[in-house]
Amino acid sequence: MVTNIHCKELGKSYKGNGVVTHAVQNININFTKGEFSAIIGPSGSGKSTLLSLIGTLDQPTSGSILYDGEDIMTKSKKKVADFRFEEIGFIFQQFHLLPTLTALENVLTPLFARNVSYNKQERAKEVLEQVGLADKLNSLPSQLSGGQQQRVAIARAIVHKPSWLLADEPTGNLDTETGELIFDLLQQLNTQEGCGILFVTHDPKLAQKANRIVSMKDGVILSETGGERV
Ligand SMILES: Nc1ncnc2c1ncn2[C@@H]1O[C@H](COP(=O)(O)OP(=O)(O)OP(=O)(O)O)[C@@H](O)[C@H]1O
Repeated sequence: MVTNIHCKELGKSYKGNGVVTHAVQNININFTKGEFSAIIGPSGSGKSTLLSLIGTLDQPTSGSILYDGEDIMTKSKKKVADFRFEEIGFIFQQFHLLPTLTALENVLTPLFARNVSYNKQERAKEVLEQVGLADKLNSLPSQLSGGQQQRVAIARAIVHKPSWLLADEPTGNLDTETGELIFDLLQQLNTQEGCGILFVTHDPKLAQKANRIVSMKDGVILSETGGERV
């Protein structure tokens, strides 16, 4: 169980049509499990890129990320995939639910072809209950509201008991009130399950509710409140 994520001189550049974009540059920051961090900044400032790198979805072009001191990206693809399964859950602005599957089936998808010590069906029902959807197990995404769909996505993100939850603008498609309820649910997972949360948002009011605010601009960290800068 990874309790510390350390970004060390982390950089990611994209090359295309002779243009190089430095999406993130020389990022040095520590995240500790149990913290709820908000990441804010204007469009294009590198928030999603940072989250993809931390989530091992993408390779840095410079620097590294140490997970309890270990650079996972130097390992085999299978090791990286296993690491991601064990440690990380993702939530996105678009809920990315499979439209032909029920809520329960959507939540079960990360467990497909995985050997786990618990009963998959029971666990999926348990997390759907946890997000307040005990009565919607057999509903299709099209039969659910936006907030309910995001709850299914959250249940899917936590079904495999990750230590970290990476949320990329999870309230971006929701009205203010529903967004606040989703934020409260994430805060609950943070305090009750001890999940480390990295929460990208454009909403300053929600960011204020986090115990740490990381502010990005042009691929660098501009400022930070709370937490530990390295
Ligand atoms: N796959 C890619 N290929 C080329 N450039 C990319 C790619 N992904 C991101 N970028 C560029 O990297 C920079 C950072 O993008 P990123 O999506 O991380 O920003 P962001 O802060 O998450 O923005 P938003 O708030 O709009 O989601 C932008 O200039 C973007 O155009």
